[in-house]
Amino acid sequence: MEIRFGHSPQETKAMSTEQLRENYLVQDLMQADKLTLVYSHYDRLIVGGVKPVGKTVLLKNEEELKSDFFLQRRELGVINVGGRGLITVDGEKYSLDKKDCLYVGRGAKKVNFSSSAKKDPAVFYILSAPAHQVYPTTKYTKEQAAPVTLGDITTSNKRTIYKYIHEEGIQSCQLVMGLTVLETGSVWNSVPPHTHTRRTEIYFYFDLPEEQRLFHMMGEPQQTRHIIMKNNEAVISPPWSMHFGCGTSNYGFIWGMAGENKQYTDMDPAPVPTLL
Ligand SMILES: O=C[C@H](O)[C@@H](O)CC(=O)C(=O)O
Ligand SMILES: [Zn+2]
Repeated sequence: MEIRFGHSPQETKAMSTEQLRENYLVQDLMQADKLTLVYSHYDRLIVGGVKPVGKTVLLKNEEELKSDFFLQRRELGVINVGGRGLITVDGEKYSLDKKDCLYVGRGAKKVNFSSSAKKDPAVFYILSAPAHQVYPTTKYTKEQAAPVTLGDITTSNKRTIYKYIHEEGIQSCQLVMGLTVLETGSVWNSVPPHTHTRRTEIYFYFDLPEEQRLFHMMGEPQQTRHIIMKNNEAVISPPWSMHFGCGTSNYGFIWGMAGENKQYTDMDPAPVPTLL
């Protein structure tokens, strides 16, 4: 498993394009029949992905965890952004259509991922955080995620937000997870921008056409940087960083967090006119 340590705002300020990408961008997440995991020391979030095509892929233990099995001291959230997939948790089977979410509680010993059809494989995005208590393994469809529409076409940010794992949804220790889909013609996400030093956040962009790119904004509000991203890539947003972006077309993205609280609304706004 790749390990990434944290960086301060001061260090980040001096980073080149290459250094920003090395430290914050997570590429090649969705490989065929191979689970990819990156351990970030920001809130000890593990971000990962797998596209099962011909095989069933096991969530195997990682030696860096020094545990008996992957979820011995952790919880896990999974959202499918591909064709219908199957997740088995200690013998219990869960079928996940596109945009369905499964929370797996601490203590689950055997978790594996497969696709219903080889020609339309599942694309599973995974996020895991340390956990101190067992909450039940729970599935939500996108309809159960209480979708809300926000933004406006006149500011190119009309979008629907689906919340799955949060204070009023699926219960967890510290993991919060959901996704946002932008309407045709809307390209800006998460405006007005914000920070929340109480939580780390990771964004994963999906349904971005091959020839299009996403300009992900990061940094402190008066020290902004950007990272140019492709479809199915993730980006780590340290607690001190803003996270918003603009695409050359519309797209969707999964947001996930861990830290002090699970309050979706706990954000410190960084109003657009104050940005530098
Ligand atoms: O802390 C919350 C997150 O940054 C996102 O949920 C924001 C988002 O999905 C949006 O405004 O579209
Ligand atoms: Zn946020």
